[in-house]
Amino acid sequence: MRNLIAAVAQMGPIARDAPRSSAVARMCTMMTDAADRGASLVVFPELALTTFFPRWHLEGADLDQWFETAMPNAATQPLFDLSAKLNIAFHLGYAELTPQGQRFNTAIMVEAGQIVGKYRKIHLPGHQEPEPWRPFQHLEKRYFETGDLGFSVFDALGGKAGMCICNDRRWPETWRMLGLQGAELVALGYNTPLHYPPAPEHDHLQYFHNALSIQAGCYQNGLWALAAAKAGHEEGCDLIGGSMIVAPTGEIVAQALGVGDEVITARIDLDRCAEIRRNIFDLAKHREPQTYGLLTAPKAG
Ligand SMILES: CSCC[C@@H](NC(N)=O)C(=O)O
Repeated sequence: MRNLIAAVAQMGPIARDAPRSSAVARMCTMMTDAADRGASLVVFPELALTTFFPRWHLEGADLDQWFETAMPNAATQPLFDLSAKLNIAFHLGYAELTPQGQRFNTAIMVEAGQIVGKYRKIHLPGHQEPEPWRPFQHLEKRYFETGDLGFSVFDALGGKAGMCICNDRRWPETWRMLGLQGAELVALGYNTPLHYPPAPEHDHLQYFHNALSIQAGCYQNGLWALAAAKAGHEEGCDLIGGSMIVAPTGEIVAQALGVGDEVITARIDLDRCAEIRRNIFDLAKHREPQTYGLLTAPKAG
């Protein structure tokens, strides 16, 4: 299946009081749409089951309610069942609370009803302590631990797949770690506010920086990206859309037009990765790692 149709399912806003069942029902509708269009994979956003809760300062049970303690669970089983019935793989982001009490911002890839890949977000944005001056919080650094699964690459859909989550896409190291392991397809979801309170002068660049980061990651490593936004006006916060499918050349081959629920599809030929990887970005041939020591030096401070 190295030449397949892939889908990205952008989601519009999820209200704070919306039960998981309503988000899952929306995802099932989009999964069916994707399958009807012949897709073998559909990618859903980061933290796709609920509203983006790190925008509030929460404690105790008010915080715990946003986390999944098992996957699949009663709320998400319909997604697993439908994906098996329609023979379509899916990528899903959710908040994970482990039996040991660890909390991660997590994504999974599910193929034929089985979880074939799992990733825990490594580049956590935002801040640790509540900052009342902000119009909304971004407390990912408070609520999640740094992912402990590394940037792993696994077999899926007849090729090599990897995942990252939202802020990870801005970091070249993410893409290079995946590229070095031969990833041909990277699935990712994001929740990106239009307004960035610490540097509002960059607000008009949010769509540009999203595309720039994903397109550069694809081109510089010769891989496909499937990027799904949670978009629109969610609980007083505007989130960007712009979900996209990007080719190994860095070209956008499909893009969402609005900020609501929207499925985009494209035919992706995994063999096209070689167009880049056997040429300008033949990593084995052209990298000069002996000069890159600073990249892995411990960070200062
Ligand atoms: C704190 S501003 C950065 C917002 C960040 N969002 C997520 N969810 O990682 C992003 O990189 O899009």
